[in-house]
Amino acid sequence: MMLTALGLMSGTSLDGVDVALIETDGKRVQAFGPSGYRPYNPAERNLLRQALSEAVNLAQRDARPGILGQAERVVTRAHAEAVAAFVAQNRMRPEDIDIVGFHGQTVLHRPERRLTVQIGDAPALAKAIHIPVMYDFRAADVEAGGQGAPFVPVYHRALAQALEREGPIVVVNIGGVSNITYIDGNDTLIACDTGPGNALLDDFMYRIMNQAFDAEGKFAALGKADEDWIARALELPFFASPPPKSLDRNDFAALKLGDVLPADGAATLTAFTAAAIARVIPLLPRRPRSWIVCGGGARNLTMLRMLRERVGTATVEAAEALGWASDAIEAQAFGFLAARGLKGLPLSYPATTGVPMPMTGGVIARP
Ligand SMILES: Nc1ncnc2c1ncn2[C@@H]1O[C@H](COP(=O)(O)OP(=O)(O)OP(=O)(O)O)[C@@H](O)[C@H]1O
Ligand SMILES: CC(=O)N[C@H]1[C@@H]2OC[C@@H](O2)[C@@H](O)[C@@H]1O[C@H](C)C(=O)O
Repeated sequence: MMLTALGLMSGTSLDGVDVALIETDGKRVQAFGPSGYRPYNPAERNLLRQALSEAVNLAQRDARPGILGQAERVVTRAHAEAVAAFVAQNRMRPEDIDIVGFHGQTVLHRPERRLTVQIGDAPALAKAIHIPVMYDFRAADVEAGGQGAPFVPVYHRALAQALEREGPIVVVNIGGVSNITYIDGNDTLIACDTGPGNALLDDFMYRIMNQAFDAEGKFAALGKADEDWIARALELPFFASPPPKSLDRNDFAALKLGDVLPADGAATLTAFTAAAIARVIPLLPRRPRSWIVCGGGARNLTMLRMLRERVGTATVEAAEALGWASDAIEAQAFGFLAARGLKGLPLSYPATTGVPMPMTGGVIARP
């Protein structure tokens, strides 16, 4: 049975709420619907940055001490506003939507402690938008000993299968954190986080240039990457460990560039993201033939060039070139995951998060 699913994603870049509608039975996508975006304003973004700093001390998934309670209310309200605007702009009614997939905002990810925390009050959201909401997608996975991320691979596979392209294909999400999905035919699906996405570069641009990000990678294109710095950074144990593996947004925040020219710093951080993605190649069964890049980083032309320089003869394409809605893919994925959760289908697998067996998940809040 086909469902009209509305996915909501607020990711580690802390830029805003992505909204995307899909028609799906949880196995294939019958139709892509419209998408939307509700940016966080500077005050909201600063609050979320503080929330990530305070969350490092959390021990329980549902604890909201200090400003985490306020941050959760802001995240919930922003998602309710995003849905209300989307429904109005697309002349829909709440009853037109069967299920909302609500990721929430990750403030802490410590799978080794079987803890991952996404703030967002799903019962309050369901009441505000008058639509059933599925949430807490990652909890069951980490409680079972999985990495709890990445969760989009099952959606990347659905998209890639429709391409009818010879594998191995890698779909790369370059968000705040980067993650890959390796797809080779119908039976091989491997995934992991690879390293920083845009987070280090965004934080650098904000601190040094008072800009939210390096638009199209123009600033980094003026600089020269410090390959020795990148080689040293890639010696961190994470990069040699095989999939499955996952990261928190600020796991590499301790890496310091030192005294560099701003453009060289931007070039180095952009190249570090590209090099960390390419570092996964020897950890995969076969060398990928094509890389499809999605997430906000796919708009960074310097990032795409630097990735091309590091993946040999494989092709590197922005997802838009395939007609995919790059910015909306993660939101679409959580609509897809909500449909799968409703049907008890697996959301994660041993080869994507390291869970002992394929696992479903998600909790429903009704209006
Ligand atoms: N025009 C652009 N040029 C370069 N980079 C861009 C552009 N637009 C967005 N970005 C980058 O993309 C980021 C947002 O990407 P995205 O929304 O995929 O991240 P996210 O979903 O929050 O992260 P994650 O996937 O880790 O949860 C921005 O923070 C910025 O770094
Ligand atoms: C814990 C968490 O929110 N992880 C995010 C983060 O952002 C990108 C990467 O790390 C990915 O593993 C994951 O999000 C995407 C949506 C995922 O689960 O596939």
